[in-house]
Amino acid sequence: MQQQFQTGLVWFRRDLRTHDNAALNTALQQCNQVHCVFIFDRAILDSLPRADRRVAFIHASLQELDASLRQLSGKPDGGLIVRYGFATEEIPALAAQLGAQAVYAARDYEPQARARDFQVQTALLAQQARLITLKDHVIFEEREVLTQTGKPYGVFTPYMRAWLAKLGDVPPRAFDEVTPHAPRLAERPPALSTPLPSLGDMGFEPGNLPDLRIPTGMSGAKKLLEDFWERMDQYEETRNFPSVKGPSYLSVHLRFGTVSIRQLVGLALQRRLQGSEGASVWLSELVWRDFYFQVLANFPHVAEHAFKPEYDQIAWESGEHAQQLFQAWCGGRTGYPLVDAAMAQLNQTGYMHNRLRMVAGSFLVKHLGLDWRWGERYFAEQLNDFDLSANNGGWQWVSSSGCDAQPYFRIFNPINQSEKFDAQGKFIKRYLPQLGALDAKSIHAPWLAKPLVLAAAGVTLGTNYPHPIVDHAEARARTLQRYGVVRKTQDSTGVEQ
Ligand SMILES: Cc1cc2nc3c(=O)[nH]c(=O)nc-3n(C[C@H](O)[C@H](O)[C@H](O)COP(=O)(O)OP(=O)(O)OC[C@H]3O[C@@H](n4cnc5c(N)ncnc54)[C@H](O)[C@@H]3O)c2cc1C
Repeated sequence: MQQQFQTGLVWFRRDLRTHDNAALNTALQQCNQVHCVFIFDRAILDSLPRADRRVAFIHASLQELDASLRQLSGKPDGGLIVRYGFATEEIPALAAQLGAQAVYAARDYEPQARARDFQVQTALLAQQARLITLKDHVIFEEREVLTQTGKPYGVFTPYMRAWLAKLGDVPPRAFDEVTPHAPRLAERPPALSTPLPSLGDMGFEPGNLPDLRIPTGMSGAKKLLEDFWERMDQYEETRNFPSVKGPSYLSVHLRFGTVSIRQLVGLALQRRLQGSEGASVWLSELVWRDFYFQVLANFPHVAEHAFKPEYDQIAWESGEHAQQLFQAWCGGRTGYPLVDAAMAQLNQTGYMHNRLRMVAGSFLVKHLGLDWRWGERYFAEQLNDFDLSANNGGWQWVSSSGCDAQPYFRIFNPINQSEKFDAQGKFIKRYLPQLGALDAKSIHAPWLAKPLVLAAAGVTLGTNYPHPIVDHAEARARTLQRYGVVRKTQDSTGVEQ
């Protein structure tokens, strides 16, 4: 069969795998020879701290991707071209150098990525080449699931119903095995046949990723998936308890595409059809992921503003005291053990359990009265799985300003949440060892414990654990007042509820 292009270039971004990969697969179908590249994009990297777990995760995952491409190509100098520079310059330059007529990439829905891709596309067109982007990160993108009147959904449940109906009972089709076309993977020209730059070459340190033993790359995702497969049926009963191994921990792999969303949905669907409630609930979490992707794609203003415009009128705390409250929250020094343990988990590991993301997020907004965007930014810096759409969706959910968000008058009580979801304080003790000797009754609100109990447990408030920085009842009353500006306004977004 006549190929469409002589030479193609696959630009890996957040799809770091060789199986079920839309860009790689399509390029191998359409081109006689295919080169592969990953750019460590300085437009993203330059502003990151030098010890960033995500950069280390990508770096480790690229080694496996490179090895897999080499093996598939069967050529000694096959493999991944890796560059450190600005993608907007590197990709057109590389396409010209390799004589590529087409560059293939997985579609990215984030506003900055879209702007970058537009720039690359324009530069490629000027040199008679094309940028071909393909759906890969989601099952249904942008405007594929719409209401009956052709609008994007603003409420999750009807969205999920429509999403499931569109999928039907057939698992999403994976892209064909690349092996038959793999000989089209080209050798790297000598000038580009350089080894993967080290983290140090790019001015980065591995941070504590190696200590955390987070499995990286395609093999890491496979390992986590196999482990979760055994537990999937219990997901519903276990997922809310941070001290229990309930969720899949696959989010960082979904973020960087070391696992395929089609594969995960297919597996969950298969198990759901066999009657597994756990698989059904887990599948709905994957649908939340698609939901927030389509929210960001269809309502890009959410990246900067409240989804519901009237929520931008809320007057958040500001000034020095607000900064102090924020620093205490970031550092896990609020005096509310569950919140502090959650922040310690985030700061130490880059992961935070979903229940705790809701509790800690709600605390920032509805107890400290701080702008949700401050919390969103902090999570974006810290989370290994940071994803603009899910993070923004989560923060707009806790602040009540988003699509299908928690109503503003629902304010999580951090003590009740702690008693309910970490009853014995196991999770708290893991991250706040100074509270390790407190009993299950006192650990959720140590300031309410008798002085003798605290003394016996070696806890001195104000010394080895902080006093609470706000009072729950007062904070609640202030929040209801603060949200008064939105109380009577209608939903003005125009989306169907
Ligand atoms: C304030 C806040 C911020 C968040 N920020 C992010 C983020 O930056 N990146 C991120 O991937 N998730 C984010 N989430 C969603 C959720 O907390 C994480 O996806 C989940 O904790 C990841 O752990 P897991 O892979 O073990 O999840 P599992 O429970 O095993 O779920 C499987 C997958 O489903 C998806 N998922 C689950 N819950 C959600 C959700 N509420 N919204 C969207 N997708 C979901 C994720 O891709 C996840 O990996 C946020 C939630 C909140 C409340």
